[in-house]
Amino acid sequence: MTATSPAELSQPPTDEEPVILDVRNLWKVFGPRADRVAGTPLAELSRSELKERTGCVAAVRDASFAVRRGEVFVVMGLSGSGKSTLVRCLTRLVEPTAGEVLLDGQDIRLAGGKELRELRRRRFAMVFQHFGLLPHRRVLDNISYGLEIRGTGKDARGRRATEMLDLVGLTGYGDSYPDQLSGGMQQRVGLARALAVDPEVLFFDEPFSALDPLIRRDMQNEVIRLHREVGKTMIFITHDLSEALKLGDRILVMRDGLIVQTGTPDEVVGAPADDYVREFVRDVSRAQVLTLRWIMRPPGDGDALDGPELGPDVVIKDAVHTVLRADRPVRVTADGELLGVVGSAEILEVIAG
Ligand SMILES: Nc1ncnc2c1ncn2[C@@H]1O[C@H](COP(=O)(O)OP(=O)(O)OP(=O)(O)O)[C@@H](O)[C@H]1O
Repeated sequence: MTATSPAELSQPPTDEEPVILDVRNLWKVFGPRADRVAGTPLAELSRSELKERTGCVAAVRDASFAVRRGEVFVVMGLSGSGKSTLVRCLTRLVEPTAGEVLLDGQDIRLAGGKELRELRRRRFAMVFQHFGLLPHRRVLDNISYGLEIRGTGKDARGRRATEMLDLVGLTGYGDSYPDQLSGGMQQRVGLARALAVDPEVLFFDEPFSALDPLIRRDMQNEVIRLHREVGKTMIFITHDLSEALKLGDRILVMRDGLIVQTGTPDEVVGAPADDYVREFVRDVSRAQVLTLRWIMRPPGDGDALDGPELGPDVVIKDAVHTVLRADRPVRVTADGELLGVVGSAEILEVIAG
């Protein structure tokens, strides 16, 4: 296998990538007679007023978005913003109150019990914060559990489980019991178990929040590596902005049940949709996230146009050296076309915040 640079790892799927999950006008209202709230003026009330008047909580309000095949799609927001409810509606672990969830064009809200079980067994897999491992089963048997439920033969599931064990870096631990492993290792088992069934979509519900920061960072890198190797669609819930920026091809930001922004990490940081998102991203190092596209300017009359050349998607921090060393502006080009220039002033402005 050839080594891949971090810049290559973070290439998002292109706009041409087919949509795998298309969510349209999705509502989830908890409480009595929830359907009289969804899509009506009552849903405009503040949470406390709605609760007082109807006894209901509008956890997800009119959410529409599409997830492309192969992307890491992060759902982010503060506690109580509706992240878990939204994502659980996608697998119907929570029953939506209204709206559509189209998986490859088929509305999973119309699936009957048997169809839904098949979907969850074959096309979806989940990784949870508290691992959800079976304590009396060895690691290999935990990994192969989903295959066993599916009726896969013993030899085949043993082979697949061993393959997954190796993939997540736990070679040699197959006969251990979960409580003999550290938290990070148990979460690797959770990942291996989810991957074993070869799902189309992997759901992660705050999988690393119980881990200490160093292990958490390792696990984030592990997800990036696995995503590169297996190329699955991943839907990842987190309340941690740095995790969202690191993992997400795109990020959906929620507040009070509403989607306030959906965009790439540089869009969320470079063009926050409102004050809530602006506050979220306030302390992010812009040089680490934004690309030259965000700071280039049209060339002026006095600009020499024979400086070094860089692409618009180069992250600013990776361009600092080139720009500051050049005695003329860096030309930002794509397919031979000059899009703009970046000089020391633009770079220093970002670095100085
Ligand atoms: N089963 C339920 N019954 C009633 N209200 C619920 C239920 N589940 C969630 N809620 C409410 O819906 C809102 C959204 O909750 P949700 O758990 O989806 O938020 P979240 O962003 O995932 O938060 P956290 O990060 O704390 O898990 C909250 O006000 C919560 O109290």
